[in-house]
Amino acid sequence: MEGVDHLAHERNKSEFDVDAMKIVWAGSPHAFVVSDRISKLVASDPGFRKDNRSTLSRKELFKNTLRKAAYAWKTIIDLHLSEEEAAKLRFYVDEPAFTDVHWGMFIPAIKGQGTEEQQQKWLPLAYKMQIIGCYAQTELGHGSNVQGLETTATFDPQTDEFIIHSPTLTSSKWWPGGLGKVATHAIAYALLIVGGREQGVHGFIVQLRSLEDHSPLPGMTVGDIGMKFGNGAYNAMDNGVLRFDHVRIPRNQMLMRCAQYTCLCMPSDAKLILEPCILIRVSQVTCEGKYKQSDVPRQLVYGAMLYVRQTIVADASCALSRAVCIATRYSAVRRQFGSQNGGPETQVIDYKTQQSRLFPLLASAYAFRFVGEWLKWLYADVTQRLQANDFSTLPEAHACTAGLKSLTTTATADGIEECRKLCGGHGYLCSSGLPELFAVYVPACTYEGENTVLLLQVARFLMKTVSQLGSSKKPVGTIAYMTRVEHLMQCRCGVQRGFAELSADLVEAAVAHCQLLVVSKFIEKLQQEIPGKGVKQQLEVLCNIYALFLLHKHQGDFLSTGCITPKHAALANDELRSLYSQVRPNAIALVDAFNYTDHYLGSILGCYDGNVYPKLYEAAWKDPLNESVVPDGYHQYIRPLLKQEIRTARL
Ligand SMILES: CCC/C=C/C(=O)SCCNC(=O)CCNC(=O)[C@H](O)C(C)(C)COP(=O)([O-])OP(=O)([O-])OC[C@H]1O[C@@H](n2cnc3c(N)ncnc32)[C@H](O)[C@@H]1OP(=O)([O-])[O-]
Ligand SMILES: Cc1cc2nc3c(=O)[nH]c(=O)nc-3n(C[C@H](O)[C@H](O)[C@H](O)COP(=O)(O)OP(=O)(O)OC[C@H]3O[C@@H](n4cnc5c(N)ncnc54)[C@H](O)[C@@H]3O)c2cc1C
Repeated sequence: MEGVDHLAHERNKSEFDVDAMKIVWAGSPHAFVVSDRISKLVASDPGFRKDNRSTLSRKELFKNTLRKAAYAWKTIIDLHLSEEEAAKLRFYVDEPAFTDVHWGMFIPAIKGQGTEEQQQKWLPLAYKMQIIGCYAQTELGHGSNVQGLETTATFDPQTDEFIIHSPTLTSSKWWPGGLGKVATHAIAYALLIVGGREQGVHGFIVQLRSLEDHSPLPGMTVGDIGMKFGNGAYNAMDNGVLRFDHVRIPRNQMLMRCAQYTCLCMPSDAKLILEPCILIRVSQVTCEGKYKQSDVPRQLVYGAMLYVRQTIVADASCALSRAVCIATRYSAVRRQFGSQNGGPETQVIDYKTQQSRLFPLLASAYAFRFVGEWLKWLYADVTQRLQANDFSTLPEAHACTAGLKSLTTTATADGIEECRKLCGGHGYLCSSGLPELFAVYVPACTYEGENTVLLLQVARFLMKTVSQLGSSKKPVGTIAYMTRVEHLMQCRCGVQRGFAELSADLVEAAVAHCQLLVVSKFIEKLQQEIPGKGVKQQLEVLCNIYALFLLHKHQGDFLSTGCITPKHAALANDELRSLYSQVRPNAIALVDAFNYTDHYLGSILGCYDGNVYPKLYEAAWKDPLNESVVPDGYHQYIRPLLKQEIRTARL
């Protein structure tokens, strides 16, 4: 029935103020208002339609993405949207595109690593999209090992230029988004060579294509790297390949300021303002061909990755909550078995097995939201300290961003797939939105640092901390708890031995550390004042589910290390079941609090009114395969089979 809210009875059951929860989810009343307005604007504009995406060929999809990006830009200009509103608009347009890397990496890299002069020259052009940039770090032969990059940038003092060159096939830049067909410029990372000496990897601004006719400039071989996982999805993005053949760029196109330490200022209304504010010079090449390096830690050149990883954690809660919203609404609509006296069958959300798979994911979505908020704060804090030449918290910030990026993206990718299974067969349909969401999301486990490689960084940080236990250097911040873990003192002497040999176990330790971070930040959130009837109580239930679910999942580890007894494990399990019952009446309201439009969800199974079956039925008939009753190919391939004429048919 059109116009009827099939989930109204579920919404009536809820025991808390959903509007207040929407504000908690958004982060502030201001953030909610902006997000709500922009999401509705996008949803109501046919120019941003996306329901036909999975039926387009790659070329059609790509061209459609270009059209949408241009249309989004026109909308931003016409409506005079602020930077914050424009970012929200791109988010709700919900299509991987070159603009993600232009705004998310190219501009921040210049802001963070460019000198004042470089910023003055390049940023106005980039902000007006008169140039379009990409971030060209990864190569065919090396991604994780940044120090292993082979592209060279050799300084020529005669002409005051760098010569950018790809000496081998494996040095071809490979993967950068937007590079394949769109970007006019790149931040290219290359091994700096000055006076015959290698000086480590640095970033350079390189023009790739003509601003007149878009043809590649002399010395550039550039193209798309080909189809990626999932039919539509991430194929809207032109990930590219690039080779340099002795390309010359002026000396002033080497990024010579510090890394990407952009200050995140959060005034009282919690409006996020991005301001570049650190002016440390990490290294410099003079016109005489002298390489100068300051005494600040060289790790500052990794700042871009620190910044982007922090944003990826915030994005994880968006992707997971979206999948959970679809699976929860559909689980309340779907009925199987259990009909009594001809009454309706049981809603699948009432099965304890469904709850035990779904509700921990719901709790995770909220948990990742709050740890993402905290990580933003941590990043702002480290940038402020760097301003005062205090580098002491940089290793902790690196461990937190790397570890939480790894933990949240792995859990989100797995969670989306679990949500697909929770929707049974219909979850496999593209119209459920889940296959595309998974295909678009899953590379987050690889880009911006492969997840295991990042966990090894966390493990290294933890082992370094353990090795210092008992010394005058006391662990503080997120590792302060380590002084309280007695047996760590005993293993202190052994930690320097066999890191590589024990790395698989150390990665598990790193995951446990990151889980502890997520749980503790959820608990800290609950210690704040949270307005709205019943809101805090609901969050307490979710926090307990998150923590106890982890304890239940890893009870073998907890039992074998004597941290809990079998009785504790059984109690935790009982408590978990009781918590699921408490969430049940509030489940639909808890996903409504994400405030997603049907357009953004892009899922018939997750539509707000729960009117799933008529919509699925209608959508099936719109599939291009149903345009004709008898399919193309019938006369050539089906009829000869049926008529036993296969031997004489021309196939
Ligand atoms: C929309 C999608 C767009 C996608 C875009 C992309 O994917 S773009 C491409 C994205 N690509 C990637 O993400 C590539 C992933 N790879 C990497 O990030 C690095 O190669 C590495 C961290 C794995 C190794 O680094 P390394 O070869 O230098 O070796 P090392 O391990 O010996 O570390 C030396 C020291 O530096 C420290 N430190 C390290 N990082 C940071 C940091 N960010 N901050 C602060 N500190 C950091 C580390 O703790 C250590 O400190 P210690 O112990 O000496 O005090
Ligand atoms: C969709 C997508 C978009 C991307 N966009 C960009 C972009 O815009 N710009 C850009 O520069 N790059 C981009 N990348 C590249 C991305 O950053 C790299 O793929 C990523 O950093 C992983 O590096 P790799 O491919 O070299 O993986 P590898 O390092 O080759 O990983 C392969 C396997 O080796 C393991 N491994 C590697 N090193 C170690 C170690 N030390 N110890 C134990 N195990 C190890 C890993 O765990 C993994 O299992 C993108 C990638 C994807 C998929």
